[in-house]
Amino acid sequence: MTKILIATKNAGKAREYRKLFEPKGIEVITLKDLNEQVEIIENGKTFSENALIKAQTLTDKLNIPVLADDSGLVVDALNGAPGIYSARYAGDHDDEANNKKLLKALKKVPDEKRTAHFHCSIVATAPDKTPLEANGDVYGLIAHEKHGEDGFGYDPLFYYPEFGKTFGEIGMEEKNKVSHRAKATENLLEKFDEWWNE
Ligand SMILES: O=c1nc[nH]c2c1ncn2[C@H]1C[C@H](O)[C@@H](COP(=O)(O)OP(=O)(O)OP(=O)(O)O)O1
Ligand SMILES: [Mg+2]
Repeated sequence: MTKILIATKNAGKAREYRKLFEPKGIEVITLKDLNEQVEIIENGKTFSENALIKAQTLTDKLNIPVLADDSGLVVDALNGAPGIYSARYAGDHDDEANNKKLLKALKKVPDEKRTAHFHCSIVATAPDKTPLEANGDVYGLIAHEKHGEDGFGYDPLFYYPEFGKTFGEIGMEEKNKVSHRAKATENLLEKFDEWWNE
């Protein structure tokens, strides 16, 4: 069975990748499954730069193929914030505080101007290979309060018009049909075999 190391400490992402790769016969392991701690400094200026930094750092250190994702929420009324700073918008990886801060920032913004999208950049790296990149987006609106307990991060605030619900209310199966991460993964897998065998 093929194994992929996903360079993430985020349990929500890890869960989604397991579900996305499982049907393809690919086993997902994450940083938590490693004995070693590798320090990664995410100082890129774009999602794809950060994904590349995460993946390449681990490939260089461990000499194995790695897949990393950098993702976040891009809110139009906030000129793209929180963007690449999504994880540390209000505090270090504090979803609750991040959601509160977002609601506050959008307090006076009317429905039609609450447009936003999630973006996901995935980069795969392997020893002596040119990195492979794929991207995905999903478009929606920021709700006025949290709805639902499913998912992670900003999911309870991300209203997806096609479903008439937030990502916090739809469960992983449904989310994995439409999410930025699912789209980026699909796009990556279309190119993956050729890259892997080149
Ligand atoms: O599907 C999603 N549903 C809700 N929120 C999401 C999603 N996808 C990304 N997000 C938010 C969460 C976090 O605030 C930030 C990711 O930041 P990002 O640096 O990529 O991940 P992270 O620091 O949590 O883990 P790691 O860098 O170890 O992969 O965007
Ligand atoms: Mg991060």
